[in-house]
Amino acid sequence: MTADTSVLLDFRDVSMRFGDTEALTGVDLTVSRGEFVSVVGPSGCGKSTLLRIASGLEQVSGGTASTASQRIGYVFQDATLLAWRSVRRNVELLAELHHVPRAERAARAAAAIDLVGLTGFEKHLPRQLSGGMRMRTSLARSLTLDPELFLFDEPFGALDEITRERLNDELLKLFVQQNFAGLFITHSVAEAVYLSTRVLVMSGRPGTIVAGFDVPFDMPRDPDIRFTPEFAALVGQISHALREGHR
Ligand SMILES: Nc1ncnc2c1ncn2[C@@H]1O[C@H](COP(=O)(O)OP(=O)(O)OP(=O)(O)O)[C@@H](O)[C@H]1O
Repeated sequence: MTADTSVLLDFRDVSMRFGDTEALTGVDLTVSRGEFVSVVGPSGCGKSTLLRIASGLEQVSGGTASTASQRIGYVFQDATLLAWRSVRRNVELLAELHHVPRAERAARAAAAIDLVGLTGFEKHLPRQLSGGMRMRTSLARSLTLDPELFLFDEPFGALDEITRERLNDELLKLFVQQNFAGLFITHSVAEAVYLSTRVLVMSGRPGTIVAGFDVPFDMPRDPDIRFTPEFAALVGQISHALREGHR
């Protein structure tokens, strides 16, 4: 059997304008199942706009942006949990909004909570959780819809280094298990390289993709890959492209 590598996200010559602000121009981008694509770029270059277009929250000003699936997961930098709901009821929220019957919802939530390693914390409220646990809850909530396309807007940016590395490993494990198409925004080139099958570099505003790098390391990824000269060399090349595009 050959692996399913269907294109789930397809941007062609996408541009985006907000009044006088040209946010994006000439963006061509495809993400297929089994690909994890990260986008790095200077602040304000339109990365979040790119993700909002992919999720359908924003309409393009020019070009076309199409998604081949309605099953889209979206994780923001903020975990966006409801303070008065337990972990379990927060995780069930999206399925609830999609009118998934109660028993099915509970089963999906339990499976997602298990996948992100929060079993035992189902009854906790968000304020009783660490930042990393809140982000896991947010991930689990998206997982209940079994997304084919998973969008991440700098989800680990506010976490400490150790928690961030641990969540990177957990996300990689999920990616290998669930075989979704991932689009990940980050300010960290090392995080982009570690997580991705491909890294794209955006220029300053109006943002456009100025370089792309295939990441040659095997999945599942060995955490020690981060300490190899090959890893450091690729991070160096991408950082260089980022500086060039920034001028
Ligand atoms: N709804 C909006 N209305 C007006 N301008 C907007 C809107 N959304 C984004 N912009 C502008 O578009 C540009 C790109 O914004 P965006 O948030 O996509 O950048 P970003 O690369 O994600 O930034 P950062 O890395 O700082 O989070 C910015 O100049 C921003 O002010």
